[in-house]
Amino acid sequence: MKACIMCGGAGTRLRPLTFKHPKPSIPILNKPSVRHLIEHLSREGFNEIVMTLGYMGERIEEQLGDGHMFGVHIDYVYEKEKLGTAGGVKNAEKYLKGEPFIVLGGDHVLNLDLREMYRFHEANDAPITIGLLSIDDPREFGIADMDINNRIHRFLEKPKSGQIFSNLASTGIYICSPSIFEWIPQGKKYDFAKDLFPFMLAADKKINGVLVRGKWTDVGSSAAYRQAQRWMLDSLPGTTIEGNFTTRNARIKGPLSIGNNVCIGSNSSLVGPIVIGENTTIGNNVLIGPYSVIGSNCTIEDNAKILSSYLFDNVFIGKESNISGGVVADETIIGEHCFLENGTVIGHKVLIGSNSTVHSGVKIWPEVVIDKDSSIKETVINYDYDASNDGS
Ligand SMILES: CC(=O)N[C@H]1[C@@H](OP(=O)(O)OP(=O)(O)OC[C@H]2O[C@@H](n3ccc(=O)[nH]c3=O)[C@H](O)[C@@H]2O)O[C@H](CO)[C@@H](O)[C@@H]1O
Repeated sequence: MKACIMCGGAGTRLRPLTFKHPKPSIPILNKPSVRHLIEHLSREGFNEIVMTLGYMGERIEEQLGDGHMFGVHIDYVYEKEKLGTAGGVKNAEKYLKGEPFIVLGGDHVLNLDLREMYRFHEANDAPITIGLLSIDDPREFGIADMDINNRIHRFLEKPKSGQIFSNLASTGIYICSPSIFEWIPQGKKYDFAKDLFPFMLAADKKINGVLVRGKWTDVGSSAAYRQAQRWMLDSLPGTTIEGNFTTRNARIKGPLSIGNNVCIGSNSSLVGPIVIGENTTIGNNVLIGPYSVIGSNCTIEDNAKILSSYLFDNVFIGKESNISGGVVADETIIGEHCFLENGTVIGHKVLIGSNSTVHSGVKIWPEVVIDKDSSIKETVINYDYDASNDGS
């Protein structure tokens, strides 16, 4: 079966993390998030995949290659300019002929039964089937009004507070028959939710919806990113402690997945679920709490605490520092006695001087240097990085 993964967006809502990684490459359990999606598609039998690429697309192609290591074949199509969701899929039309295909976002993290959705589409006669999920606050999504026979009669993209007529939100996962290509203009910006669905509903063409069960999120914001990591950590098997590491007398409780050549100092305590990449060094008396992911080649010095936090590769955490509910991107250095409060997001190559506090929810742009003894209460932007808002 065929799949089209849309990866053209710039991921602005996930800044500063998306300055270094395109959204589908942001690590989840130390792997580019789109790898988890491709592994799931492969398990579900979608093994002919085309990816539509834009912002930092080469990076994604480099990481995934032709797909053989996941048991799939991947083709890539580049968008020279932003074509929108449907326009991007139209651009990949030559790979999607002859049979229905599934469309997903490159930032989707899920464990849904996609085959069930595909079978539903095959058994019914609508040219498109939208995967719907019941969501408490659907303002960030497209919402649909569906009848008992699964036909959608109304669809509204990102409704405002007074406009919410349904809490059935579009997951942005569609099963499409190739006949939809007739209605999508070539080489023009065109969206499923903003253009194609309104056109189809006005022309009385059938759109079906299907309720999906299981876990799904698009990694559109740092809160969704943290949620996605938690789900994936919850799926680590039982009490497994795997990998090749050395320690003197650390207390370790799984589930824990650990890379090769990790060194854990004495009297440290690790409570899973935790994932640690290779060549990472953890000092003495360090506490690493549940729902933490530490990348490769990181150094965590003595008496530091890492609680429900995500460190990318090559991160340095100084002595006695405390990272609680934070995300720290690659090659960042956090000095001694620092405190990163809940919800902080630190870009790559940042330097935070000792004895500093970064308050809750603050984001720090890449390559910023924070003086020692600072108390940072507001987002710090580095204007050398493109701050234009050119997509999500
Ligand atoms: C307009 C649209 O379809 N909206 C849907 C989209 O909103 P949402 O706001 O999430 O849509 P995004 O702008 O994130 O785009 C969705 C996906 O399309 C890709 N992309 C986007 C623009 C582009 O020119 N090229 C490209 O490839 C993005 O990389 C992303 O993977 O997903 C939500 C579920 O998450 C749905 O509820 C919304 O109905």
